[in-house]
Amino acid sequence: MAQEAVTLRHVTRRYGTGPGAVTALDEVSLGFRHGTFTAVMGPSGSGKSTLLQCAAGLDRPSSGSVTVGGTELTGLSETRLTLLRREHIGFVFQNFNLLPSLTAGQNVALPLRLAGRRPSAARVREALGRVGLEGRIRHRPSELSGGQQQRVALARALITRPQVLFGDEPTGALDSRTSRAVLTLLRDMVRREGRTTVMVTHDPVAASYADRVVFLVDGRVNGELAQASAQDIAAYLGKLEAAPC
Ligand SMILES: Nc1ncnc2c1ncn2[C@@H]1O[C@H](COP(=O)(O)OP(=O)(O)OP(=O)(O)O)[C@@H](O)[C@H]1O
Repeated sequence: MAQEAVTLRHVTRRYGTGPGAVTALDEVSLGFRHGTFTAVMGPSGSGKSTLLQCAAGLDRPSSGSVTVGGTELTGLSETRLTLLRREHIGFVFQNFNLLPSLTAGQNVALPLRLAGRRPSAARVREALGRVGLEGRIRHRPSELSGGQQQRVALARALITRPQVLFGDEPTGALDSRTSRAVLTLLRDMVRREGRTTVMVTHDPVAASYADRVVFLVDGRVNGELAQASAQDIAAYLGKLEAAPC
């Protein structure tokens, strides 16, 4: 098996044409090894979300290639790409993206239902149990706190047992205590289940939960830190933000 769960090779993503064109990613080559937890950081507009979207097959690079679990995404039809995302990739977003009219259990079951499968109540309960919410299966999102909603979103992302979990600011809407609980859960899932996790964040404390922090500036990789403290990450980021363009 390849050592990397996700590999980007010379990925460029350009928006628009002519003088107003923006190069959001510029020849980015990066690998995410199986069973690792990576945070992606960088100044606003440096290309973090674009990187995540391209790596997760939600957006297509203008050039270069992305491989997930050994499958090259370039050239896959929309249908094949949707199937690959459904089977192998999980997402969590800042705003949770739960469907308000469905219960926690129904939200968690949704990815399998969309894939034409009928998950058993036991499987849904087990998924909610892994995030400490087994008692909340019948609650709707409006009856749950922000941290609980994000944990439901995590259970939903993990019910298909994806190879890779992507998070775009997954703790951005949570207070610091709730955020720590969700990050601990993410880190435990990487350690216990070997789930490869890639998370965009602005928060050095959140990034310190990762094994590795990759920094982007102007669409390019601009260094990385391993097993770094929040202080070291904040200092590195401060230097990047202070550097002249
Ligand atoms: N759909 C789009 N059309 C045009 N330009 C875009 C589009 N999406 C992103 N961009 C541009 O690409 C660049 C990178 O954007 P991206 O959202 O990836 O940055 P980011 O690092 O995630 O930013 P932030 O931290 O502010 O969320 C920015 O200059 C942005 O304006």
